[in-house]
Amino acid sequence: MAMETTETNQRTAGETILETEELVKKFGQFTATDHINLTVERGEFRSIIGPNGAGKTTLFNLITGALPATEGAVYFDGEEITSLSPSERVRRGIGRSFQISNIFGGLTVRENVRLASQSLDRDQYNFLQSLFKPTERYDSMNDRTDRILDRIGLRDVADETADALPYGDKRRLEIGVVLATEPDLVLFDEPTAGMSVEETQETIDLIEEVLVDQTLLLIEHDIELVMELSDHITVLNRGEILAEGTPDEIATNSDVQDAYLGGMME
Ligand SMILES: Nc1ncnc2c1ncn2[C@@H]1O[C@H](COP(=O)(O)OP(=O)(O)OP(=O)(O)O)[C@@H](O)[C@H]1O
Repeated sequence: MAMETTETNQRTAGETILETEELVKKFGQFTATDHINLTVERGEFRSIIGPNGAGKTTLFNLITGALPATEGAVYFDGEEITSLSPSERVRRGIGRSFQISNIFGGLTVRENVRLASQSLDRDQYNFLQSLFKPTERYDSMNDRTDRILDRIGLRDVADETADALPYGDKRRLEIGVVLATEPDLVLFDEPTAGMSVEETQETIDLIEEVLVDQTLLLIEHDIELVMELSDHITVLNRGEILAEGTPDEIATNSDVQDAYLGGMME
């Protein structure tokens, strides 16, 4: 995706989807994120890297609402969302894929996707209407579910239980569950942790293939992968933004070299 940077920039033409303003999270006396100003453009593939304890997951938790901010603000699609609940943020279009699986093993593939889809009723008017037209609502839910099953390539196994799927298909289903909430922005926290090289490549191919229209925010320790995929990279260190730029800019940034990458990029 890095090679498409120019195209992405033209497409987004500077439209900001996510912005954090002086975002601070303290745990007691300890400051985990320290006045973070992050701006992400629509359509971008942005990676967040940094040493252990740099504040990456905390930043994600502040964006999704899993943790309340101590200070500062979060804006999504031009509106402040700092005090909104996680579920309200999902309804606004922020999706998150967890390291811990978000699928229910005993349910079928279709049920998993439909359940996630049901949690979404962004349009109040349609929702009220649908109460009086339950069949219509059921049909549109089924259509939406089928579209997602097609996109993740699991339509043929829609009636199998999730537990029965091979590993790669489970990962596909997890992405389907995120897609079912119709996110504009998707956050991935180490989606390839613990995977073999092959599984990692499959997962990344899938993310790129299925989420081509979404803005992606990725926490990832595999630097090679980050360099290959990202339009832009933000480097966190001790809760602060140390550097931001394209993969090339980050690879040659001397502050990043000193604090984090060391000789890894040479
Ligand atoms: N709930 C919490 N209570 C106290 N301290 C916390 C809490 N959550 C995170 N921290 C601390 O905040 C700092 C940042 O943690 P965070 O998990 O955001 O880092 P990270 O960059 O995601 O690290 P890693 O790469 O190891 O996952 C760490 O020092 C961590 O111990």
